[in-house]
Amino acid sequence: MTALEPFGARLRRAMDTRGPLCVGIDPHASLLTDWGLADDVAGLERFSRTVVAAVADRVAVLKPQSAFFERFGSRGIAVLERTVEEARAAGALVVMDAKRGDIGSTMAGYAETFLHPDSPLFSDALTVSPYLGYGSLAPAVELARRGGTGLFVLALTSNPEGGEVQRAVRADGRDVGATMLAHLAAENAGEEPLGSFGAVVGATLGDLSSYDLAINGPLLAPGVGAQGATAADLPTVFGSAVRAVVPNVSRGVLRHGPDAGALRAAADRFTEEIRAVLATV
Ligand SMILES: O=C(O)c1cc(=O)[nH]c(=O)n1[C@@H]1O[C@H](COP(=O)(O)O)[C@@H](O)[C@H]1O
Repeated sequence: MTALEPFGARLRRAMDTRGPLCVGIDPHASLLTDWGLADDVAGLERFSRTVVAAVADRVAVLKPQSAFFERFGSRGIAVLERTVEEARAAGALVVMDAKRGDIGSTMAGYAETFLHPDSPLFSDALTVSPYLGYGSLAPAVELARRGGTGLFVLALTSNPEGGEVQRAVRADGRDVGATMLAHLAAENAGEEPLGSFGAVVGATLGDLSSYDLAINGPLLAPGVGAQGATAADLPTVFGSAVRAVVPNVSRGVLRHGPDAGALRAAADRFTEEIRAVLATV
């Protein structure tokens, strides 16, 4: 298997040159309608291609939301395959948002699907759920290390319901989210300039100073835009870890389509806002 340069190094470089924004490709049925497209496979393909053509040459990361492609069955998956390929060819890193997680032996299958270079869905990184136990992710960690890809592990999610699991306090006094962060810090120990094993930490969560976010890996931060967080919130939420943050905006950019220029301008505005905030910390 040919290994790429480690994902963390590729991501750090992309963040430094393009800015850290991740644009989510979330083809909600309502957005297809707003764009004047049919809620079918042709609409899905037009939507995804438009987003890729508009922003893949300027943002660090594109994050297709697999759910909205899976909705159309095998033909939707075929569109997802082309979307990933075109986004990577245009120079963006692709984080596949499929939030997979299963017992270890099945997890190996998911890892092969998204992180093996011979797979048609090969992506630079994958979102994964550790709620069958962090150790169940081992096959994905191992394949990512071998191939130079990465993972984003759900630690403290942006949705209000996440707390009932992630803030549950364990017998050792640490909560579950903090435990996931500690696993990731161990995974990334000694990696330079940045490890490849990131955490998902919502930008909507307010002050997180009680958590040790210094995992030496990227922090994917959904919640900016439609879920109410702004670029200005990032230093409050992430403190000194803010330089490792990859803020995700999906609907906040996508609602400006279908005009490619308007999509591009929206992404550029978020990038500028984030850069301006980073310049003050
Ligand atoms: O893993 C994610 O990307 C994710 C984690 C999380 O905690 N919250 C969250 O919103 N997301 C995803 O990020 C995207 C947010 O979309 P917008 O709210 O439209 O910007 C969706 O694709 C969500 O599934």
